[in-house]
Amino acid sequence: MNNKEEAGHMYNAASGGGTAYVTRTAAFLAGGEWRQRLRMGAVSCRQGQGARVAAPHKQGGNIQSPWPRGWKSFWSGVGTTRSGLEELWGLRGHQYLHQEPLEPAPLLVEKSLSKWPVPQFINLFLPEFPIRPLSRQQQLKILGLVAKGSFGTVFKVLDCGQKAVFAVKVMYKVKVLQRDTLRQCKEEVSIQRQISHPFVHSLGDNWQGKRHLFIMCSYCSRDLYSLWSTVGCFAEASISIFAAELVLVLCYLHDLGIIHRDVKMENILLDERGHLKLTDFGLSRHLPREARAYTICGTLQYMAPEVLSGGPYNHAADWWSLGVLLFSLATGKFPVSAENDHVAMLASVTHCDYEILSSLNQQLSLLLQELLSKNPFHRPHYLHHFQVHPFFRGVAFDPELLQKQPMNFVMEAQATQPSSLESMPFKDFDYELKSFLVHPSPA
Ligand SMILES: Nc1ncnc2c1ncn2[C@@H]1O[C@H](COP(=O)(O)OP(=O)(O)OP(=O)(O)O)[C@@H](O)[C@H]1O
Repeated sequence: MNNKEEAGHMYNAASGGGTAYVTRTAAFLAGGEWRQRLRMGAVSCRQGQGARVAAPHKQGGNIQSPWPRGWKSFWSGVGTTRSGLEELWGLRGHQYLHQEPLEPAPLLVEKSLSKWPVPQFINLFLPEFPIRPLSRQQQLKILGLVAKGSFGTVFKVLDCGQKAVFAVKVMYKVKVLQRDTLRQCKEEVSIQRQISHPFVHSLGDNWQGKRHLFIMCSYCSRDLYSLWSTVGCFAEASISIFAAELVLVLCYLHDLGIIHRDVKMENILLDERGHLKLTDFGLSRHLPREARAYTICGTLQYMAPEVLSGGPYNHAADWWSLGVLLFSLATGKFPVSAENDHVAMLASVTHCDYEILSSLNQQLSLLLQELLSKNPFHRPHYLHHFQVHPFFRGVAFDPELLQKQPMNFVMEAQATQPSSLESMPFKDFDYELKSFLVHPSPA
């Protein structure tokens, strides 16, 4: 996996080939307009991501939101290096910089944070990331690395107390602040706390240690991308079930005033019965129906033209992403091949007349054309549009009924192909986590 940061952009070569991508519209807006949008609160809350990826000189100190000023002044006092933090915390030496080779199933432990008054470096992450007693963390044993995303590293852990397996996303506090993504991290957990839906992967727990933020969910051994990589094209009957499940989730989120902004196969986990769970709210934000966003973010191949061009855009962008996803499930390939950045991607999307295979059934072709309409107003966006769509004839838009539909091919693929997540070797363990793991002395 390969992280690259360049002026104005950041892309992370994710396991699935999808690239989580964030930048700001600053490059596209005159400074005055940009400042005005900030003042009006019209710029998406992904300001943090933008600052993380946009070259400071490009923005010329124009962004005057109170938050960056606040933490930056704090930061300048502390220094941005790890040693600065260690000094701040008195975290010197061996205790947290343990460099011994890792053994299987270490404990996921970071020293407890119970001193009073609460230092700013803890306070900043409250209340969304509460402090947990050390005993809570000591119950977690790391079983392996699941994935290294652009915002954090996901581990498979065993909760010895609950005797259950979970996935924990670990984010380095220093990086969160350096990249100006605190606000988005908080938004991620507050959105995940707010939502409860059969096709959304719900948040189990989240907390902070001295150096890291932790987001824990139940563990799913397979995601849609790995299934697609194994199976290739999906049968239309299966596509209609997955599509209906995703339509229900997206309508639910949009009705709550939430835009996901990173709908892609890698962010769709599959439960033990083969039904989906949308995950990764790391780019999501609250956006009322009538509001517009401007931040260029998402995963390039799934980003709608209006997102790639810097907005304004709204929830219709999620429907475009669904179109890309369904197109890929149906044909085994993406409608437009990946480009290196959003400018090249926009050019490709604008000029490309993707060909919908004539072998696809007409109703599915129609749905794909509608979802992949370059004009966001022409995309279907209410549940009613899908319920009456000929492609969904006979499909009940009811979570309970959908969950009863057998997804045999998923189960069969799961049985015959070892999951890529399960087979990930332990030696690929994240180097950053090594530095803060405390290895228990044998009892
Ligand atoms: N609960 C889970 N069970 C199994 N795998 C998971 C779980 N949560 C996340 N993953 C895997 O880890 C990957 C990265 O997680 P996540 O998307 O939350 O991190 P991220 O840093 O936001 O990544 P991205 O670069 O996609 O934005 C997911 O695409 C998924 O494959």
